[in-house]
Order: sequence, then C-alpha cells, then structure tokens
Amino acid sequence: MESANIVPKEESVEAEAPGETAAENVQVKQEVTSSPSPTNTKGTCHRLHAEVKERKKPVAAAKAKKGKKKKQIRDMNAPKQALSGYFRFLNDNRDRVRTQNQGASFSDITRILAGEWTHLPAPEKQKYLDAAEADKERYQKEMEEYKRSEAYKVMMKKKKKQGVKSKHPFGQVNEKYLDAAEADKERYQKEMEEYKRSEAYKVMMKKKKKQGVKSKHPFGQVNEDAGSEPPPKKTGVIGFPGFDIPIFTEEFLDHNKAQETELRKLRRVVAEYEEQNAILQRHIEQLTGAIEQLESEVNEKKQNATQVQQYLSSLRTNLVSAFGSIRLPGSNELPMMDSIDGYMIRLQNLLSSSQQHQDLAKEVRNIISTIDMTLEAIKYKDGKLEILNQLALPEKSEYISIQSVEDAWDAIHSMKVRGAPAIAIVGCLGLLVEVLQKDFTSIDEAIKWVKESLDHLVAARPTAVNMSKAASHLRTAVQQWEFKSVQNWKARLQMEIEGMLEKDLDDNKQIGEHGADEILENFLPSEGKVSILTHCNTGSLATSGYGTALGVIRSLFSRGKIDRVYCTETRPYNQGARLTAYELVHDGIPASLICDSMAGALLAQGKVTAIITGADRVTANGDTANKIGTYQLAVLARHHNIPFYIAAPFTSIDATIPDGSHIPIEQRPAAELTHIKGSRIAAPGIEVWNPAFDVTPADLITGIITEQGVFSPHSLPL
Ligand SMILES: CSC[C@@H](O)[C@@H](O)C(=O)COP(=O)(O)O
Repeated sequence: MESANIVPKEESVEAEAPGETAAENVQVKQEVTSSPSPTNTKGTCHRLHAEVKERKKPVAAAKAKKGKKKKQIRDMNAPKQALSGYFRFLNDNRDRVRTQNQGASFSDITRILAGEWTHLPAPEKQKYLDAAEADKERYQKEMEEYKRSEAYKVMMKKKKKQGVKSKHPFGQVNEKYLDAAEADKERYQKEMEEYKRSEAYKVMMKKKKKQGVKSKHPFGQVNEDAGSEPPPKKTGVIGFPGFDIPIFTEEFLDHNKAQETELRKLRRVVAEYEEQNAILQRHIEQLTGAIEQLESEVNEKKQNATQVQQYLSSLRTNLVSAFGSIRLPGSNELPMMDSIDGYMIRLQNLLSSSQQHQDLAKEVRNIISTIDMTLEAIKYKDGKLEILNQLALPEKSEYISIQSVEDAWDAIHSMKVRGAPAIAIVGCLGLLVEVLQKDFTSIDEAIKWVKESLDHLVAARPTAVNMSKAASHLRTAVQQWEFKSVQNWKARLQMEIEGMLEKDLDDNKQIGEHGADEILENFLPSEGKVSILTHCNTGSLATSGYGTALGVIRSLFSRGKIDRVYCTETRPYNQGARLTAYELVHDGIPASLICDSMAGALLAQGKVTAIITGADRVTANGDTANKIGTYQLAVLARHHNIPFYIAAPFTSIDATIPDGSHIPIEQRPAAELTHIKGSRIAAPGIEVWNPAFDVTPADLITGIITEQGVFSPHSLPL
C-alpha cells in the first residue's frame, strides 16, 4: 500500500478513500481540522491541490534515495492495532464479493468493495464506524498502559540504537526533528484530552451525530462548520516542521506493515485461486465438449432405435400376414399383432421339441423364404401401383398411388422416384396401370397410344437410358403381337411389363453375387473384411429391389464380409445422405456418411478397399454416365490405386452410342444448389451450373459388374 507514506488522519488508521490519493485525502482533512471556516471556496481547493502536488515531489525524491529498507524491529508486546471501519467492512465482505465475482482479481474485488462502501447506507456504515471507534479507544487505552511498561522502554531503547526511533517514510531523519515531533505529539494528546472536556467538543459531537457523521472518516462528508472552537492543531510530519500533515506514528506504520503482509498473503491466495480457476475453466470446456459429443451420440442412437423399431414393427406385420393361416398344433392359436412374438417362440419350441410336425416345419421354412424384408420402393400388384415418395425420405415413409402415364411422368420428373432402373420400371408400370383401365376401340388405337405415351415418358429424364431402352423394346413388342381382342393384347402387355419388373430384381441379385465374388477374390484384405465407398443411391429405392452397387454391398454384407460402407452425401440432391444412408441403416449395415469433399481424405487414409457406383448409361466404349461426382471419385481411385467398379444391368448399356461425349446430360434447377428445403443458402443473384450427371472415361473403370458377370469396360459383350 503506497499510501502508507502519508498519515491520513490523527493517530488511527483509516484506509484510502476510493478514487482519491492519500495525499489529497490528507490535504482536504487538514483543511477541515485546521481551518474550520465555512468560507472554504473553490479557489482554496485549487490551491490545496497544487500544494498536494508540491508535497508529492519530495516523497518521490526521498523514495528514490531511500534504497534498501532496514529490517524493522517488531514490537511483539505492543497492543494490537485498531482497525478502521473501512477495513472492517472489507474483511467482512471480501469472501462474499469473491464468490459473486468468480475470476475477479484482488484489486477488482477491492474496487467493488470500495464502491459498496461509498454507497453503504448510513446506518450500516455507522455500525462499522462505531466498532472502529470502540477499537480505537481500546487501542489507545492499551497503548497508554503499554507506554508505562518496562517492555516499552526496552523497545524504545532498542529502536533508538538501531537508529529507528520512529519510522519515517522519507528516509534518514534528523534527530532534532524527531525530538520536536515527539514533543509535538505529546502536546497534541494533551490538548486533545482538554478539548474533549470542553463545551465546544460536545457541541461538535452533537452536530455530527445529527448529521449522521459520528466521527470523521475518509469517505463521508464532513461538516466544516462543526463547532465554533477548533480542535487542537494536529501533529506535524516528523522531520518536516511546517508541513501541516499528521504525524507518522509507530502504531500506524506497524499497522500498515501488518496490512501489507496480509495483502501479500491475500495476493498469493488470489493467485492460487486464479490458477485453480483456470484449471477448472479448462475442465468445464472439456466437459462441455464431452457433453455435446454425448448428446449427438444419444441423438444418433435415438434415430437408430427409431429405425430398428420401425423395422421390428414391419417385421411383425410381415410375420402376422405370412403365418396368418398357420394354427399352432394343440392350441390352434393364430398369430395376431400383439401376440406375434410369443406365437413365434411357441412355434419354434414345438418344432424343435419333437419330430412330429415335419409337415409344419416344411411349411414354415417355405413361408420364411418368401418373407421379403427389403425396402419396397415400388409396390405393384394386379394392376395397382404405389411408389415410396423419395422426396419425403428419410423423414416420412409415404407411398403415393400412380394411376396413369401422367402420374408416372410427374413422379419421374419431380424425382419422387429416381435411379435409372426404377425410372424405367415406374414409367412402364404407370403406362400399364392406365392401359388396364383404359377403353380402346382397337388394338391399333391402343398401340398408337402406347407409343406416344412411351415417347412422353422417355422425355421425363434424358440421361438414364433404361426408360428409353424399355420404350424401344415395348414399341417393337406391341407391334409384333398378333391378337384379335384388345383384352388379350392388354393381358400380353401386362405380362411383358410385369416380367421387366421381375427381371430387374433378379438381375440385381445376380449383380450382387458377381460383384461380391469379384471383390473378395481380388481385393480381400488380410483382416478378412472389406470397406466399400459408394456414391448416390443405387439400392432398393433406385431399382425394383436389392440394388446394383448397393446390391453388391448387400451381398458382401450377407457373406459377413463388410467392415464398413462409406456413403457420400451426394450434393446437391443428397441421394446418399437421404436414401443410401436410409437403406444402410434399414439393413443394419455398418456405415458412415461423408461429404462428397471428404472422399480424397478418406482414400488417402487407406480406409477404402474399393469404390462401387451405379450407372445411368454405359456407352459402347465403356464410358459411363452416373451421378455428378462419380468422375472425381474415379480419378481419386486411380491416384490412390484403389479399384473403381460400375455395377449396372444390361438395361443400362447403350450400344447405340460410341462414347460418353454423346450422352445427353440433364441440367437441374438452380434452386437445388441455392436452397435447402426452401431456405436460401447461396448469395442471391449468383448463377448456377448444375449438371445432374458426369461421364467417367472407361480407362478409369476397373470393371463393369453386370448380371452376366464382370467385364472390362473395353470388352463389353454388346
Ligand atoms: C441403380 S441406380 C444407378 C444410377 O441411376 C444412380 O447412380 C444415379 O445416378 C441416380 O441419379 P438420380 O438423379 O438420383 O436419378
């Protein structure tokens, strides 16, 4: 505490007023006590401040001269210093303010407390001042007694010997001045005692009490017109007679020293607290990170649980329907939705406990082999067609009815159904559904209508060749059939189109098997499992079922050979994130979603055994159009020496086109890039290039996996 150099007032110790220097404090108080004139003007104040400045100068100079401090003799027998009201307040409230202001430095805390002290209501403040007054009296009494004691005399001698008769802030003190100061101090004490007995003192005390200022303190207003008789003139600064500043008493300096020691201790404690605080802060940050991580994992698990729940419920539905006519021997129980779990356990117990029910076991085996739990993107039965609306996935699993060519065209064009094989199947089935309902007066009329409708359907999306090939096939077929009745002609058309649906499913299963063989025979790592990266969606949702590239993955998974599948997000339409991820989760295949831009980093880490994608059109030379982003994956695969496969049925191969440069590439609306779910994400006014597909040159393709086997892109059996 630098202000220890100046005695603030009389003999008691008071802390410095917030916002004032000790020198200013002293100066103002000095005016009050020595010149109680009510005519204290602003001019006087200015003069006083100037004086204060002047007085500060020798202090600084003396400080510079002072050099190394001599160790002070500590008087262990001296009475305990009196504490000022302000210090009492600080001590009582420091812990509270520290707790309320976590991380605040010691000086911040003191500043806050000083502010509180300034605004402390008078009665509250008075309590502290009263306590200080009482303590001061106690101190004075004890000090008087002590001064009469032998111990005091011994101490004084010791100090004199050491040349520290009384501490002085300005360094070496002339003995002459010290004696004069001692005499002056005695004079003050005597006069003060007399003054306290005077009428003037009583009047002053009364006035002060009335004003709520029982005794002067550094922060309160002091009535300058307190009494007609001034109190005794204060003692002067030791060694500087003429200076009107209270003396530095030994007690005061001791007290200051004690305070400084306490302050040092407190600073150490504060530093420790601050260190602990920083550590705790780091812990909090780590914990917050861990909580966020856990929350996201919990959310993921919740979503998984929902998927599993959905899967379980569709499994129960399928089992109830498949075993609907099978009564349990003995109880005759039939399966119901709420009893299917128990029914299946009882059925299994019956079959495993005895050989009696051989026929039943055979029937159960047959039923189980027909239960298909794969995703049904296209539900077709007896002239009725429903498709899973892929725009609503994965949030909603809703089927929409397709009753006409126009419905089919709209579903394809708006991508409620997408994926090259699925486009062709829905197009043809949509046409069939309408044909079956429509009245034609003649077969020729029917043929004409079919041909026009096929042209219309082909135009819905230009890049995938499957619809176009199906249309060519049907155009030729309908022309060749020789029927007399429209009804029979319709039945033949129905057989043809339903056959296409079945063939696609079979083809996909074949593709899956060939692809799995190819990968396992050529690229199975020593760990015994493979990791596959795939792009876009080529699964049940993109075909009549099972899938092409995803079909290969399904086959690998069913053989227990999948370590992990990585599916790209597939911007801008997000077929990977919305649809492939949905299918992978549905089938319980271990999989991770990545952004398209992460593929390079993933391959660089050696985490991928092979890349397999689908195709929208494979040309005669093996060039392949597929979802935008496929080409860059093939380039990356070549760079990282990873096999890159295309999985596609022959319905995706277009032998009429020599190479990829002839493939029409569909351009999609700008909104797919500028908006996500209706919210703009791109700067307004920006132009957009949004091709839905790109072409991968045959040279970058390791092999094309078809239902007839795996071929080099350069030697396709066309
Ligand atoms: C078995 S689906 C093969 C391709 O059609 C598929 O990879 C693809 O690119 C689909 O694109 P899309 O625009 O979603 O119809």
